[in-house]
Amino acid sequence: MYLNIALPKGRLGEKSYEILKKLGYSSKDYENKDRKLVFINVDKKIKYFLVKASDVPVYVERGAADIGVVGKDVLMESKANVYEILDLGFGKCRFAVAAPIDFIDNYEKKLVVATKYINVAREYFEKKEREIDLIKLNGSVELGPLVNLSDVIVDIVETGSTLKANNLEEREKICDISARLIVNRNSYRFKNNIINKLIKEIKGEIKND
Ligand SMILES: Nc1ncnc2c1ncn2[C@@H]1O[C@H](COP(=O)(O)OP(=O)(O)OP(=O)(O)O)[C@@H](O)[C@H]1O
Ligand SMILES: O=P(O)(O)OC[C@H]1O[C@H](OP(=O)(O)OP(=O)(O)O)[C@H](O)[C@@H]1O
Repeated sequence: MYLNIALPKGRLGEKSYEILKKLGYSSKDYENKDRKLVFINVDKKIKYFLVKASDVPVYVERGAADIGVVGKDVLMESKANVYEILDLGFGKCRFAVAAPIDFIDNYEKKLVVATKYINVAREYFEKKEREIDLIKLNGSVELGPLVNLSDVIVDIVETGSTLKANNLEEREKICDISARLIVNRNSYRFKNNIINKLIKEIKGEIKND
């Protein structure tokens, strides 16, 4: 029985594959990947699917992949019904509310919030009981307040240099983010032994990192 793993394209995928390779789960196809999206290790009975980061929860929730690696940001936004099994400890950053340095929220009107993460933003401001007008963007979110599209943004902050370069400042931290291992609920039951073995091996590897 093969174990199907959804790896995100980009930074988290590279780091995840590095760990899996160290554990002996490499795939020659991955190293010369060209435009291919499926990579196999026949001996270890592993199949990798290379997917867009924001699609990892979809593949895992639907069972097309048994397990996957995804940023906590993407996982929170997706609300996917999967097991979040392990904090992998890399891809660290945080969700924050940021605003122009001179912005003062006087609570006189709805706060206009631009973000890629509308579910995360909605839930955060609902908890604070602050009414908002939510604007969904797909990138370059920091531009929003600079051109009066929004009052504030909800976005990922890592070093803070993007905020600084755009005269914005972090006002409120929402939560910490890092890469997570997620597992399909049925797979966890039916492929329990192989999944638990892999989790144990990954835990050992990230501890040594
Ligand atoms: N500074 C950062 N900016 C964005 N993501 C970061 C940062 N630091 C860590 N991450 C993590 O990396 C993930 C995104 O990785 P990457 O930027 O490679 O994906 P992407 O393919 O560009 O995503 P998308 O297609 O959504 O733009 C995020 O989901 C987050 O968990
Ligand atoms: O705090 P920093 O270290 O500056 O990192 C944070 C920036 O990185 C991400 O953008 P990304 O490069 O993924 O582009 P995006 O605008 O398309 O989301 C994020 O959306 C911030 O803009």
